[in-house]
Amino acid sequence: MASMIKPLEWLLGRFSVDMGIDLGTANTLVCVRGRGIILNEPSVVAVRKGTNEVLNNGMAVGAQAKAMLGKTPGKFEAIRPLRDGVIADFEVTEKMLRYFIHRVHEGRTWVKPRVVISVPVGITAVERRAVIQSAERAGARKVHLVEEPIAAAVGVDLPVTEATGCLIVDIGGGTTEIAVLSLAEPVVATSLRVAGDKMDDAIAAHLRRAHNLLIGEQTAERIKHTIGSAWELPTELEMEVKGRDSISGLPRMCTINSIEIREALSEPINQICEAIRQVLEEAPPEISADLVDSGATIVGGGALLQGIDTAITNALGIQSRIGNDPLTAVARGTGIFIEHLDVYASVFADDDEG
Ligand SMILES: Nc1ncnc2c1ncn2[C@@H]1O[C@H](COP(=O)(O)OP(=O)(O)OP(=O)(O)O)[C@@H](O)[C@H]1O
Repeated sequence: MASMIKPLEWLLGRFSVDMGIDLGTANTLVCVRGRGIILNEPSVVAVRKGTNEVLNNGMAVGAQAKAMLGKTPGKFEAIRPLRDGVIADFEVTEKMLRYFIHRVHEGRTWVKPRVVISVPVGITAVERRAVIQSAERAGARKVHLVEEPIAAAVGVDLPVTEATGCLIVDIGGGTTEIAVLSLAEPVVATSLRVAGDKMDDAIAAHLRRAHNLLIGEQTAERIKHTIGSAWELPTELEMEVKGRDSISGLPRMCTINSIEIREALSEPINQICEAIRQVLEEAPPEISADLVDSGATIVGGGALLQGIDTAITNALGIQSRIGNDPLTAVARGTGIFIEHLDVYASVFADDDEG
C-alpha cells in the first residue's frame, strides 16, 4: 500500500510550489523560489466563538481578521494562534497555514509542497512537533524547521558559513531571538519572550496609569509605530489617542508625546539589552574579538523602532546596525533554505523522528 502512495505523493509534489514560511507571532510571510515574498499577512484568524470554524467560509484570515481584533461582537472572536513565538492554538494554526498554502497554490488543494519553517531558538521537542504536524495537516509533504536567527542571518546575507562570529538580534512580536553564529551554527543563543507585544503592553499600561485611558492592543501598536522610540528623537513627537476613560467609562481622547512613550518602553528595551549582554558574556573570546569588528545586526519588526540601534550600541558598546528590510529577513532566509535543501541539510532543526 505504502509503495502505491509514494508515486502518487511524488506526482502531487511535482505540481507544488515549495515555500519558506516565517510563521510569526505577529505576521506570517511566505517566500517562494524565484518569486520572493509572495504573502505577508498578520497571524490572525477570526472564528465563531467556542469553535474553530473560520468566518467567511474559511477566508477570515490575515489582514481581514486583524481588522476585527478587539472589535468582534459576542459570538465571534479574532484569535492570534501563536503566542511567544510558539503555537498556542494548534487547530487554528493549522487552518491558518492551510489557507495561506492554498492561496500560494491559487486554490489547487491537491498539491503538496515541501516547506521550510522558521522557529524560535530552543523550543521544546513537543513545540517543534506541533509546528511540523500543523504544516503536514495543512497540506505540506515534507517539513523542515530552521532556527529563526540562522534564517535571519542568511536572509540579510551575513557570512554565516564562515569561521567568524556574527551577532544577530531578531526582535519580533512574541520573542527576541539573539544568537552569535559561526560556521552556520549558533555558538550561543537565547530566545527572550520580550518583544513587540510586550512593548504594546507597556504602552497600554502607561496610558492606563498616567492618563486613566484604556486602549486596545491595536491602538497600543499604532502608538508604538507612530511615536515610539528607544533613543532621543531629533524632534520629539505628539499624537492624539482615543480610548475609554477608566473612571467615567466614557469614550475620550488625549494627547501623548514620544518622551513618555520612550519611558514606558524603557523596561522591555532594557530587558532586550540585558539578554544580549548575557549572550555576549558567554561567547568564546576569539568570537568576541570578531564581534568588535562585525558588531550586531538587528532584524524583525522591532528593528523599525526608532533609535533601537543607537540604544543597543550605547548599552553594549558594540556597533549595531539595522539589517536590510528587517521585517522580511527571516522569510527571505527560509526562501534561500528551500532553494538549497541539500546544502543546508545539517542546519535543519527538524526532528521528524521525534
Ligand atoms: N515601525 C515600527 N516600530 C516599532 N515596531 C514595529 C514597527 N513595525 C513593526 N513593528 C513591530 O514588529 C513586530 C512584528 O515583527 P515581526 O513580523 O518580525 O514578528 P514575528 O516574526 O511575527 O514574531 P515572532 O518572531 O516573535 O514570532 C510587531 O510587534 C510590530 O508592532
